[in-house]
Amino acid sequence: MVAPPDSTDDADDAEDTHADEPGGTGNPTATDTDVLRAEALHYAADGVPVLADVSLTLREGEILAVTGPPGSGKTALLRCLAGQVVPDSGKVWFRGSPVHPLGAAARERLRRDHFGWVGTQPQLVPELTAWENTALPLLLRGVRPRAARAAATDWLARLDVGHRARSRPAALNRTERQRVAVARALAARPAVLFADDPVAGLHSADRALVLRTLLSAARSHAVPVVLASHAPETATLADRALGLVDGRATGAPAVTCGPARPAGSGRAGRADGADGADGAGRSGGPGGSDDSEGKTTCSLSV
Ligand SMILES: Nc1ncnc2c1ncn2[C@@H]1O[C@H](COP(=O)(O)OP(=O)(O)OP(=O)(O)O)[C@@H](O)[C@H]1O
Repeated sequence: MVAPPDSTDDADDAEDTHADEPGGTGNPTATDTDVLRAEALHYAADGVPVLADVSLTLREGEILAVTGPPGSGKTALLRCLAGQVVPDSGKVWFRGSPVHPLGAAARERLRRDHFGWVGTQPQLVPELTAWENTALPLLLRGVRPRAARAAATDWLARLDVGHRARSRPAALNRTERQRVAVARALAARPAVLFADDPVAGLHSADRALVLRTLLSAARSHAVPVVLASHAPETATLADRALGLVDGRATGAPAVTCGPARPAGSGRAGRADGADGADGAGRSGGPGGSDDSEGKTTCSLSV
């Protein structure tokens, strides 16, 4: 169990915009099983409204899909949740501790120590080999080089790119680079993995495979995931889903193909908690078997 984020004030915490808000230092509604909670997020970029009144919860071990068309605000939402940007209003909690009042340095530590991120582009360091890229977050956390290398090598093997451990990114194909990026994000055993349309740029034959590999690796290690995708059917791989349109939550997205969930469990539940205590409809819990396998009855056309 990781510690909540360090809320120590930093001299460079110039973005401490919400620190004096009433109620900004506690969360009366978060539950023990919420790893993340967001309430009424509003965010505008360069005067353009991007998010409007978005709320959600992410529970321990859960896969939450955030789906919506291009420009609907998925990346902005993940960035607010991960502390990359501060919402204009609204609140975010990580394991019951407020993220929104934190300054830039504290949010940076939060991301380094507790969060993993996989973007649409792999964003590997070109001068480093695959294993060195994968070991990087561990080294930044102070893990000894030998242990970091062992963990990196192990995770590359789990992501089926162990044979490329000594290759630099330029020698890898796109799918291999993205697998390395996934290994890098998971090797540090993040408390939350943010995956921002991680397979959008891949060849169609590789998309479902890489996505399933990512999700099954996360599930088998009980890493909760916020998975953004422009493909509504991605929700069939998740426990719950949130649809976004023009920065507003629409509840669980319409999925045109049937999710292979236990009979009567319905489709992915709503992410704002409106479906009750557990809208997940999943058959396994955190740390359980790879229950992502076999859940989907449609092919992903992401
Ligand atoms: N820095 C910015 N300045 C101006 N507009 C922005 C900025 N960042 C995002 N936007 C706008 O906010 C909206 C949401 O962007 P965002 O990238 O979050 O959407 P998205 O759903 O992730 O899209 P995509 O699927 O194409 O990645 C878009 O209309 C985008 O143009």
